[in-house]
Amino acid sequence: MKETTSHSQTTELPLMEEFYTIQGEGYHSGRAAYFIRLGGCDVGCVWCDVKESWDAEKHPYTPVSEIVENALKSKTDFVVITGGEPGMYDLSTLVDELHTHQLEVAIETSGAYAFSGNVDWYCFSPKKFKSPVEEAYERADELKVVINHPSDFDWAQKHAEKLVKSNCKLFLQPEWSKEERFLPLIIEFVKEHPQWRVSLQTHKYMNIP
Ligand SMILES: C[S@@+](CC[C@H](N)C(=O)[O-])C[C@H]1O[C@@H](n2cnc3c(N)ncnc32)[C@H](O)[C@@H]1O
Ligand SMILES: Nc1nc2[nH]cc(C(=O)O)c2c(=O)[nH]1
Ligand code: SF4
Ligand SMILES: [Mg+2]
Repeated sequence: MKETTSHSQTTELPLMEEFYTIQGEGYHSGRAAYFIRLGGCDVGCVWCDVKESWDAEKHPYTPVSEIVENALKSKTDFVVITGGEPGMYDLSTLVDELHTHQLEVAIETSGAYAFSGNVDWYCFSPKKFKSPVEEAYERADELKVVINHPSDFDWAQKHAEKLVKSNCKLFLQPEWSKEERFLPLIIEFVKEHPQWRVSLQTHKYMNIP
């Protein structure tokens, strides 16, 4: 299912957009980050905030060398690869080239695919719409569960039980359009279960990408 294995290996990836901003979510929230957003996702979250990314064909296959060159123009040493679902692609060339330039590399993924790429930070955001692979529980440095329904708290805990790294950080993030309803529940939950933390999509408050 790794689309690039038949598409000139990993020398080109469907690039939707790249932008220099502040990581808005999770453990690295507040940190300057260069975002690389790859097109293509078949997970189908009904509340996905970047549905324009889903069709990979709508996004130009771009040489990895060009993506890396652009990342180097920003002042940060922190790159976030997101999508779409970046786990659909073999990311080893991209990640290796970013590492060659001493950049730290994080990925945002649903964990629905096993992928190649030696990332420094694996943010795992599991979805009901397509089950994660076992590897996701092994690689996760951060578990970030979107809360869209009251039953999602139990669901989040079930995923946390399967994590392999004992120091994996745990986050609950309200679904953006339901924040008013779920943020108070998340706050109460975190006060009861302090191993969890609140994650907000702070870039949306800051009106930045
Ligand atoms: C757009 S996804 C792309 C990366 C990958 N496909 C994934 O889902 O992790 C980036 C992050 O945004 C979160 N997200 C997407 N839509 C959201 C929404 N409406 N409210 C809150 N978080 C959302 C996802 O759960 C994920 O953590
Ligand atoms: N600022 C900012 N932070 C983010 N963290 C995760 C994002 C994503 O869409 O993967 C994201 C995003 O789109 N913008
Ligand atoms: S997995 Fe990520 S990109 Fe794909 S639909 Fe879900 S939130 Fe959107
Ligand atoms: Mg986003």
